[in-house]
Amino acid sequence: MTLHLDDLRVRHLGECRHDSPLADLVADKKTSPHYVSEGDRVLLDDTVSMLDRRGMTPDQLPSFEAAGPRRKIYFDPAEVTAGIVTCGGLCPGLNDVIRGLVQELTVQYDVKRILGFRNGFRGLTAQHRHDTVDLTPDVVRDIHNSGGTILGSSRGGQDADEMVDTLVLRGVNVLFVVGGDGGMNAATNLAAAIRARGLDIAVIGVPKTIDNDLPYTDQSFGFQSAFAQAANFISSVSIEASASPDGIGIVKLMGRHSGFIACYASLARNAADIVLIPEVPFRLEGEDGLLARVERHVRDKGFVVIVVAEGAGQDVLAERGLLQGGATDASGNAKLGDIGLLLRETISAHLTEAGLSPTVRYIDPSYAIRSVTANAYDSVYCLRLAHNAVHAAMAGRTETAVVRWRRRFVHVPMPLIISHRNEVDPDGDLWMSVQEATGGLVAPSDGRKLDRPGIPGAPRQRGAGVVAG
Ligand SMILES: Nc1ncnc2c1ncn2[C@@H]1O[C@H](COP(=O)(O)OP(=O)(O)OP(=O)(O)O)[C@@H](O)[C@H]1O
Ligand SMILES: O=P(O)(O)OC[C@H]1O[C@](O)(CO)[C@@H](O)[C@@H]1O
Ligand SMILES: [Mg+2]
Repeated sequence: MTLHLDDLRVRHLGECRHDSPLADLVADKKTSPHYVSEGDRVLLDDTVSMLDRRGMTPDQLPSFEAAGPRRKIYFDPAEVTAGIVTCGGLCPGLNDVIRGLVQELTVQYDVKRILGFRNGFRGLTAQHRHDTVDLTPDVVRDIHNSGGTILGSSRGGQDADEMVDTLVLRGVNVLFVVGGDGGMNAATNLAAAIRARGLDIAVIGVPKTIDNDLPYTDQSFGFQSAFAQAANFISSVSIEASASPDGIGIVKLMGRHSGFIACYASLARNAADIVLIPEVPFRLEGEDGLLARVERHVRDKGFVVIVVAEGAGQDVLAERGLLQGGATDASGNAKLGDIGLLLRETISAHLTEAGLSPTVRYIDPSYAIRSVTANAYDSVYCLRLAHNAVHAAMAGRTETAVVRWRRRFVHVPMPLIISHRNEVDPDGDLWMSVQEATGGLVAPSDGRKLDRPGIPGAPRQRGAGVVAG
């Protein structure tokens, strides 16, 4: 999809006429390598060739509105009641975002009323709309010291008009939605229903998901904390597998359709021999299949470490009739087949048949990687996202997600953030790093062209070159 400048403009509720309490802070700030001034924009593209291909003048180039405090704001803080809702799967940093929103609204903008809706959008239905949490700096003071979200979360569908009724009945005119692709879809529907009713309510999204499956953001918050936790399990399995003859270490990690956690966690420990992700198909059988490569690894190295994203190999499961075709969770997300179980069973059987004595060590940390607190990096990231979400709302932006793009905080139109899923590009540099780290791209010494490997991690055979991984 070719993006034009207008596709990247966010909606404004109206003219900003109120003096911002932060006006003095930004009065004479100019754009620099460390600041983007109000009214300036951040380019979508960041290479000469990409800019060149557009053949446009600078002011025509697709770019995002800069986030940050404004000199003038749309809402009178004395008339603002803010609402916060967290939805979908847990993610490290949710409480950091809530805490940052409450602090910034209260301390910098002197907003007096902030409602926390409980258990995701379920909390905005008629049945639950009055069961809210009054959020103050005291209430949120220490919440970032525990994982999860003090508001609770949920999955499942809710009616946009019923939820807008809740906002009207509770007097909420600024709503912060902290959610993934589903949450951003819901926020888009909410903003549309608000617009259709001509209501003056801002909806600001803070994109969230450990899967990092949202586009137009450098990385989603909590992703770093989640893959750091996942890396610990890879270390454990690597130690276990290397201590056993014919050791088979397998770690299955979260990542429904995007394999970022598996890639980054594998690179973080650099201990994986084979990494399987949803974006790169593989075969089990055959000379070039996974089973043959595992056998070669075990024969060459004595053990093998396999990192598999839970969404990998769903086609292999389907071929074996092991998928609950069409099954979904309450939000409509596909229910996955257990690729970890299939790997354990087929690898054990194959190696036994090949005369080896496999010792399988299998870890599925599952929820343990997303229920942790944010690490220092994500804590800062969450706080700054929260600050910028408040600036955006007070400036009357709506149907807008606040993200970091090319290390700048910017406003992304909600329809863009849900336009497609962010996935690992099999031709991209991240997957190339995984192939390099698992010995999948050792250049063949005889000058043969490397096939594009489906499975990195072919045993390294120095000198003789290697069949692409
Ligand atoms: N397609 C959709 N349209 C409107 N609302 C949706 C849609 N999908 C999900 N929602 C709403 O968003 C909420 C969260 O969605 P979901 O459970 O898919 O998690 P998510 O926000 O994608 O987060 P994560 O991907 O991190 O689990 C749902 O409870 C539902 O209220
Ligand atoms: O929280 P649930 O419903 O078990 O869903 C788990 C899914 O949520 C995520 O953590 C985020 O979408 C995925 O990585 C995982 O597949
Ligand atoms: Mg999602």
